[in-house]
Formats: sequence, structure tokens, C-alpha cells
Amino acid sequence: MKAIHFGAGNIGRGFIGLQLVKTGYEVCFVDVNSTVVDALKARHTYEVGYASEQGGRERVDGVTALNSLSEPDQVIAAIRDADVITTAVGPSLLSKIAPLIAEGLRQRDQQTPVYVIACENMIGGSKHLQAEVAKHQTVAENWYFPNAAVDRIVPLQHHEDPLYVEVEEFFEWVIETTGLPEAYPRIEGVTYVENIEPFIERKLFTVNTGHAIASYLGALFHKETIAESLTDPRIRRGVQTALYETGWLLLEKYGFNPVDHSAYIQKNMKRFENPRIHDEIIRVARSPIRKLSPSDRLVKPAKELMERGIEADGLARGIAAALTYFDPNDSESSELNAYITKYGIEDALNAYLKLSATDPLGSRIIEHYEAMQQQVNSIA
Ligand SMILES: NC(=O)C1=CN([C@@H]2O[C@H](COP(=O)(O)OP(=O)(O)OC[C@H]3O[C@@H](n4cnc5c(N)ncnc54)[C@H](O)[C@@H]3O)[C@@H](O)[C@H]2O)C=CC1
Ligand SMILES: O=P(O)(O)OC[C@H]1O[C@](O)(CO)[C@@H](O)[C@@H]1O
Repeated sequence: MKAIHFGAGNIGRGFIGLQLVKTGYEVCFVDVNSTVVDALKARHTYEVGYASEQGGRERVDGVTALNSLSEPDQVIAAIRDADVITTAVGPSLLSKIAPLIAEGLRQRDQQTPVYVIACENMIGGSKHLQAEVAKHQTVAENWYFPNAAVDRIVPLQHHEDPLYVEVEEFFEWVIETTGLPEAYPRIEGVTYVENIEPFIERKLFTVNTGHAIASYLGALFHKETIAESLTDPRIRRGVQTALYETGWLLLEKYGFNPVDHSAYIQKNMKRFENPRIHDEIIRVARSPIRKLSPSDRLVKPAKELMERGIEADGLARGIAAALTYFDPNDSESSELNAYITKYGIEDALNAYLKLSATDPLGSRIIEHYEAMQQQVNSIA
């Protein structure tokens, strides 16, 4: 059994590659980072460490890698032979890897099924990748693109060994089975469900909404990590408020049990506070334009709540904080900041969040944004 995994980064090595190897796949990582690719090719093994009370390390053996920039033909050949293709490159890069995947799929024996699973923080990731592949190649009937949700906190890594990756112990990987043949491959640790929507929204609107707001409020109050942010009652309250709002929405939409969902929120607050994980604000806050887009973790639940006549003030505050965020090393943050400086907050709301300053959510965001501007000046 062969698997190709695009993106030998933190979640690629620390979660997806690990589970594939545990299942018995020979895993070939594809990446553009030559340090990581060369080390994987030379050693064929790496270690995953656990940031938990028990700690411990696991060896991931029998892996190799290819560089998609310098070895595109080899990547295409590897796709020809693969049973499963997974990705963890970041949502905005799926369009970049799609041509190579399309060419590899085109060259396959068309009788053999293949499963392509995007493991990205986005709703409908695999179907989005399928649409990107379809721009280059007609998608055959037995190329399956089941949507997935992946959850494990893997912070930025700062080790001498470029392959070592430290992860939290908790993980959840959910794959949608609707439309798959009976004999779809089972991956160790994966939960298979017929309808992924409740799972991906529960995860995105809790783990990712809470994390994002902790990061943007954290940046506003000059914190360095998520755990540090949550020791500040102003930030903690902001995160909890937003999570009870998204919780209300999830209960309305999917009929989750309120007691179970409250426990899920508290479990995630504990994950954010894990003292063994140094999760830097810059990682969790990265790509604010994507995180502020109408289909992502902040604006989507806020809009859906307001449409139901339910308050979303905590989310509005989190969104405002995201609009104040600035990291000069993050291209999206730089773009957003330059846009706000040039055209003002109302136009930015329109251009990036697809919200008008006069609608109830837009006007709440602007009120918070203006209050925060004063706060920025007073705590600077
Ligand atoms: N780190 C985490 O805790 C989690 C991350 N995710 C998702 O996984 C995805 C990756 O996140 P991370 O692993 O944290 O990021 P990362 O930056 O550590 O890994 C991304 C990898 O993709 C590689 N890459 C970039 N362009 C490429 C290309 N054209 N072809 C092949 N590889 C390419 C990069 O060199 C890097 O090694 C994101 O969508 C993220 O939302 C999901 C759950 C948890
Ligand atoms: O990877 P993204 O979408 O930029 O967002 C970072 C988020 O993803 C995770 O790494 C995993 O869901 C969270 O820890 C964090 O909230």
C-alpha cells in the first residue's frame, strides 16, 4: 500500500504521515522545503514527540520524500502507483499542487481507485481540491475526494533536527464516506462518518474560532503565546464568549447535546492552555485574510447567528481584533493592513469580509474596531 502526502510540515509529519505509516502505508512526502525533503530521503525515518504528562517519542519508519520543484516527474510517477493521496499544505496552496496531482492521476491505470484527501482547516477541502484538479484534467469516476476534518495542535517547531516534531497527544481525523465504494481504505485512528458537516463545523467553529480569537486578542494585549493569552481575563472572557456563541449556533444547527458541547468547549480551552506547548501567536493568527473570509471560522458563524436573531457580539469583537492584527512577516496581514490604511475599515469590511458597515454585524465590528484602536494607542 502506497501513500503520497503533500506537505511534510508540522501536521504532515506530526499527524497524517504518522497515521498512514501506522496503518501500513509506505509514505512518500512531497514538499518544496529541500532541507526536510533531503533529510527524509537520507534517513527514511523521523520521530514524533508528545507534549503531554507521559511524554514519550514514536519513530516513524519507512518514509521517503520528493521535491515537487526539482522532481515533478518523479512525483507524477509516484502518484501513478499510489492508493491514497493526502495533503496538508494550507488551503491557499491546493490550487498550486493541483496540476501535478492532475497529471499523476491522468497517467494512472484507470481501473484502480484512488482516494485524495485534503487535510486542511477548511470546509469542503477535498471537494475544493477536486475542483482544482478538474481545471487540468477530467475527473474519473474512481478518483474519490472525500472531505475530511483534522484536529491536532502542532505548534511551530524549533529543534536542531529538522524532522523531529512535537505534538499534543489528542487527535481527531474524520473522513466522510458518502459516495465511497464499500472497499474504501481504512486509516488507523480515523473516524468515518456519512455526513462530515457537523464534525467540521464543530471543530472549525470551536477549536479554530477559539484559537483565532485568543491569538488576535493576545496580539492586541502584547502576548507571545496562546497559553499566555488565556491567563489574561480580558482575553479568556473574549474567547469563552465567542465559543458560547458558536456553541449556540452548533446546537441550533445540529442538535448537539448542550452538556456535551459545554464539555467540548472546556476540553478545548484546556488544550489551548497546555503548558507543554509553546504555541506562538504568529502561527495561530497567520493568514488573517483567509481567517476573515465569509466562509471561515469567524465571519461564517457570526453571520449565521445574526441571521437567526442570536447575538454574536463576542465574535464581532474577535473579528475586530483580527482587523487590528499586524505581522509584517505575514503577507496577508501586510496586505490587509495596507488596505485598511489606504481605504479605511468600512471598505476593508466590504472587500474581505463581504460585509457592509451598515448591516448589524458590520456595524458591531466597526464599533469594536474603533474602541480597540483607542485601546491600542493607550496600551502601546
Ligand atoms: N499545525 C496544526 O496544528 C494543524 C494544521 N492543520 C492544517 O494543515 C495544513 C498545514 O499546516 P501546518 O502543517 O501547520 O503548516 P506547515 O507550514 O508546517 O506545513 C506546510 C508544508 O507544506 C509545504 N508546502 C508548501 N508549498 C508546497 C507545495 N507546492 N508542494 C508541497 N508542499 C508544499 C511547506 O514547505 C510545509 O512543509 C494547513 O491547512 C493547516 O490549517 C490542520 C490541523 C492542525
Ligand atoms: O492552520 P490555520 O488554519 O492557519 O490555523 C491555525 C489553526 O489550525 C490548528 O493548527 C489546527 O486546527 C489550530 O491549532 C489553529 O487554530
